[in-house]
Order: sequence, then structure tokens, then C-alpha cells
Amino acid sequence: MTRIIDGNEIADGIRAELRASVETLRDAGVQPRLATVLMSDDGASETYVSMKQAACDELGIDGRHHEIDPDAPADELFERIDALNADPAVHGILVQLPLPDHVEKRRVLGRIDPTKDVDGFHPENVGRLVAGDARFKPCTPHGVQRILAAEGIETEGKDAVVVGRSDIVGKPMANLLVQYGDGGNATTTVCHSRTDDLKAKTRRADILVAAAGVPEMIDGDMIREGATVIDVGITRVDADTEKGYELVGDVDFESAKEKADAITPVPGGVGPLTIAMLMYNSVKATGIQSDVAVELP
Ligand SMILES: NC(=O)C1=CN([C@@H]2O[C@H](COP(=O)(O)OP(=O)(O)OC[C@H]3O[C@@H](n4cnc5c(N)ncnc54)[C@H](OP(=O)(O)O)[C@@H]3O)[C@@H](O)[C@H]2O)C=CC1
Ligand SMILES: Nc1nc(=O)c2c([nH]1)NC[C@@H]1CN(c3ccc(C(=O)N[C@@H](CCC(=O)O)C(=O)O)cc3)C=[N+]21
Repeated sequence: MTRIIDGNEIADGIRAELRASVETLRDAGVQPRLATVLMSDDGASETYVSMKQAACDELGIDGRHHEIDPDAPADELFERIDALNADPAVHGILVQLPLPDHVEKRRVLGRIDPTKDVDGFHPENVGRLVAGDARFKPCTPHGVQRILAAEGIETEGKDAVVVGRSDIVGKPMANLLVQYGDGGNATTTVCHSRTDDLKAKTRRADILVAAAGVPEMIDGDMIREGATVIDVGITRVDADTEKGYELVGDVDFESAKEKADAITPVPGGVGPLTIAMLMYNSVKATGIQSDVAVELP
């Protein structure tokens, strides 16, 4: 029987433990605070940011939301980041991506204080991750690692294939899978839009992570019998539903389920873990900055 992995359940468990970590900090007189910054009027981005704020509320983290007009000059965003960096009461800063075209992503990510960089996208944190000394693991790949661990799926010695090489999902995912230690030691292949004969690569995967953002591009025929399939992709597709859209993953769930031993659905798979691991990094950042020893799940 194919196992349908319940991301909400795994995320609930992590959040429950994080609540105790937040208590420890508050008992020590430290109120964890996460600033989210949105410079976009995209509906999906607005939804994600409000979900992050709701997760903060649930855990007792003080979530402060900042909005910047998408037409404003980039300097307005830089000045806001500088102010948040300088505010000792703010422990975590997340600038929601994507940003408007006139704002250079690299300059933004490099401007955030690396000890407050709860996304783990600052070059210092990327470097630490690659060097095997991660401070903040990027939330989505970290969440995928937690799913594999929770499901008892061993990575050591396995063939892992990641479809996608973005800075926020594909590259850090591949990096975690190839690291020494638990959740790593996999033989890892990274595929992208220029990959020749993608199917030949994905069919070798014991663990397949799909993060291309192309709805249902991975079907059962591209999956090895018995594989674990992790679907990171989320695309809003127009549909006759209350919201006017539905969420579609990169994996054709019905045909993939016939081949996979375990598979994540969309929604209810990786997404909830992304939010849980953002909370994890926010608690970790607070501990680092306040010098309070805090246990993390
Ligand atoms: N569940 C969650 O928590 C999250 C979900 N997402 C979702 O994951 C998906 C990926 O996000 P993100 O990494 O930011 O996206 P990007 O668009 O930044 O990257 C997509 C990657 O997929 C590759 N790709 C695109 N088309 C193909 C193809 N036909 N075959 C092989 N590779 C392909 C691209 O290749 P190339 O580099 O050559 O262009 C690129 O490397 C999106 O659907 C996004 O919404 C993202 C973050 C969190
Ligand atoms: N700086 C930055 N950090 C991010 O972590 C970041 C970002 N920018 N930009 C966009 C992507 C996307 N992302 C998701 C978070 C939660 C769900 C999630 O919880 N999804 C639910 C469903 C959500 C819904 O109903 O729309 C699920 O899959 O079950 C999905 C995607 C974080 N991202």
C-alpha cells in the first residue's frame, strides 16, 4: 500500500514542541519576534505571509507584518531592513519572495543581518550550509528532511534526485541530501530545465524531490517502483472552486501513487512543514541573539 504522507500532522508535532521552546524564552524574559516584509500585491504571497503570521500567533511568537508599496523605490525596502536589523527586539526577518523586478534580490538577501536571517538565504548562511555547519537551514528543504525522518525514510546510500536548482529550494535541498550525517549521505543528482532525458534521471531515484513549479510534470512513468516522492511544487490553477483556483503539485498524484511507496500530497504535504521550520528558525534566532539556551525539536 502506498503511504500518503500527512504533512499537517508532522508539522503539528513540531509546532507543539516549539511552543515549549517559546515558553522557555518567555520565562527568561525574552519575547521572540519575527518581522515579515511583503513588497508585492500577488495574492499567493499575501496568503503565505498571513499563514506565517497565524503560525506566530499560535506559538506565542510576536509576528509583525510590514508592507512596502511594490512601486516604491528599492531604497525603501533597504531602509526598512536596516531598521529591523538595528532593532534588538526583532529576532527574525523574512522578506517574502518574489520581489518586484526593479529590486535586486541578491542585494536584499545580503542586507539582512545573518543572525536574523530565518530564511537562511544570506550568503553567509548559504556558505555555512554548504560547509556543513548550518545556522539556519532553509525552511522548505529542512521541512523535507523532517518529513523523511518522521516517516523513517533512510537517505544514506540512496539515490536522491532533485528536480529544480533554485536558491530557495533545489540547491539547498541537494546540499542537505549530500551532507555528512543524518538526513544526508545520499548520492544526489540535481536536474533543471536544461537536463537531457529527465525521465532517465528521475527513474533512478529512491527519493525524488520535485521542485520545478510545473504542474503535474512528473508522472508515474518517471518514477521508480517503491520510490519516495516528495512534491514541493505548488501552482495555483484556475478552477471552478470557491476561491477560483486550486493548488496543483509538480507530480501527477494519481499515476505516481501507483509506483511510489510513500508520497506527499499538495496541499497538505511539504507546505505546512515550510511554515513549521520558519517558526523553528525564528525560535533558534531568538536563542542565538538573547543567549538563552533553548531546546529545539
Ligand atoms: N511547498 C512549499 O513550501 C514551497 C513550494 N514552492 C513551490 O515549488 C516550486 C519551485 O519553486 P522555486 O524553486 O522557487 O521555483 P523557481 O522557478 O525558482 O525554480 C524552478 C526550477 O525548476 C527548474 N525547471 C523548470 N521547468 C523544468 C522542467 N520542465 N524540467 C526540469 N526542471 C525544470 C528550473 O530550471 P532552470 O534553473 O534551468 O530554469 C529551476 O531550476 C514552485 O511551484 C513553488 O511555488 C516553493 C517554495 C516553498
Ligand atoms: N522569503 C520567502 N520565504 C519563503 O519560505 C517563501 C517565499 N519567500 N516565497 C514563496 C514560497 C512559498 N512558500 C510556501 C509556504 C507555505 C505553503 C503552504 O503552507 N501551503 C499549504 C497550502 C496553502 C494554501 O492553501 O494556499 C499546503 O501546501 O498545504 C506553501 C508555500 C514559502 N515561500
